[in-house]
Amino acid sequence: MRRTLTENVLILGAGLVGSSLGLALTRAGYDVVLWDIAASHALVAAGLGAGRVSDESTDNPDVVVVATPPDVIPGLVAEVLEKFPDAVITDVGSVKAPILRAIDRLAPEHRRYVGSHPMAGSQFTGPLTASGDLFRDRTWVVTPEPENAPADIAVIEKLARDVGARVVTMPAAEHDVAVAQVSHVPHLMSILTASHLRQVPQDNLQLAGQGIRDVTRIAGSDPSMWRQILTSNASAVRHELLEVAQDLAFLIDQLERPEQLEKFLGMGQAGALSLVGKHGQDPIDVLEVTVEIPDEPRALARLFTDIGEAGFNVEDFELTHDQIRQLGYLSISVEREVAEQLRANIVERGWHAWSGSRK
Ligand SMILES: NC(=O)C1=CN([C@@H]2O[C@H](COP(=O)(O)OP(=O)(O)OC[C@H]3O[C@@H](n4cnc5c(N)ncnc54)[C@H](O)[C@@H]3O)[C@@H](O)[C@H]2O)C=CC1
Ligand SMILES: O=C(O)C(=O)Cc1ccc(O)cc1
Repeated sequence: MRRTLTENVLILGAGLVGSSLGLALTRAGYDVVLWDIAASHALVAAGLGAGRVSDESTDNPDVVVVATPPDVIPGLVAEVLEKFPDAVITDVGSVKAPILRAIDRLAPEHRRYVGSHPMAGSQFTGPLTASGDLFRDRTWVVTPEPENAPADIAVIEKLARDVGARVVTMPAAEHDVAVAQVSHVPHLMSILTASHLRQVPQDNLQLAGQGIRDVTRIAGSDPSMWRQILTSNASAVRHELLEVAQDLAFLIDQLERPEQLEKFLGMGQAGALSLVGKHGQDPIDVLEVTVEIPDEPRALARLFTDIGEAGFNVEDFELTHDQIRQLGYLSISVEREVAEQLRANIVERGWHAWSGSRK
């Protein structure tokens, strides 16, 4: 008989994601036990406050979360399905359909397994890089199957919400297509940019600014982990990459055609804006409030103070400079409904400001 209060969680794999989950669940009042094939990882995670180290003989979890590299997830899920006949099992693997198919082969009776995937992480590995805030305001995808009991799905959804995540439910195959588009191909674009730096002489690398650091951050991720993710989602990733290859060929052709090039750059800007919403929410409908910054000492600092005091949630901002009139402009993106209030507030404080849609 399943317990109604699911408070004992066993986490297999105390790396970045497993330890972060341990920290967040412990903080939410769960009793967390950790196990890792590298005993030191479980010890370090426990030391950080992510739970207790499992002694295996006394484990009696209500929920098991498998947080290991993808290739070993199916075997571990099959093992714990058998070992803990009352527990609900989930995993955090970055692909879902191939894991489900492998579990199907290893443990045909797997209705207590509910797949999931937190869309939160980093380029780092191991428990020392964990954070109890990793899942806050991030999407956690749950990929139930028709044979899952609704109560078991609810257990996993509650666990995700208890660590601050927003749950999105979708079939495993749809999940895999979506992550090819928003995670796996972007990862490869970062890899392409970063690996191209190998040809750049050391002297030239000194000129690198924040842009290239932003674009290459995730290229620093563990190659072995990403080999596992990408090979198991190869067909969806290939489909997206072929589209990118067409765009790249087009771009090479248009480099000296200013109008076509600007159109293409505009498509990039539109793509970036489609992500402006917070993680996992619909993109926010934003308007820009543009404020003129006079050429006076500390004008920008005063403006930021006034915006801060006005108390509006700024989604984004951009600073531009008019060389001829010696004026600066700060364009602040805010939700459409509050744009006029912000403009009026700023004007009241003595600034010239107007609002409008982003070009
Ligand atoms: N890194 C990221 O940003 C994200 C990763 N994921 C998924 O989370 C899972 C874990 O990834 P990370 O925590 O980033 O990796 P990690 O390398 O930080 O941690 C993996 C842990 O699993 C342990 N492990 C390996 N084989 C094991 C086995 N047979 N039994 C028990 N423990 C074992 C390792 O010793 C290590 O501590 C992967 O499946 C990945 O696809 C999901 C969301 C984000
Ligand atoms: O570092 C980042 O920004 C990530 O997006 C990390 C990440 C890596 C793998 C996943 O399956 C999900 C998230």
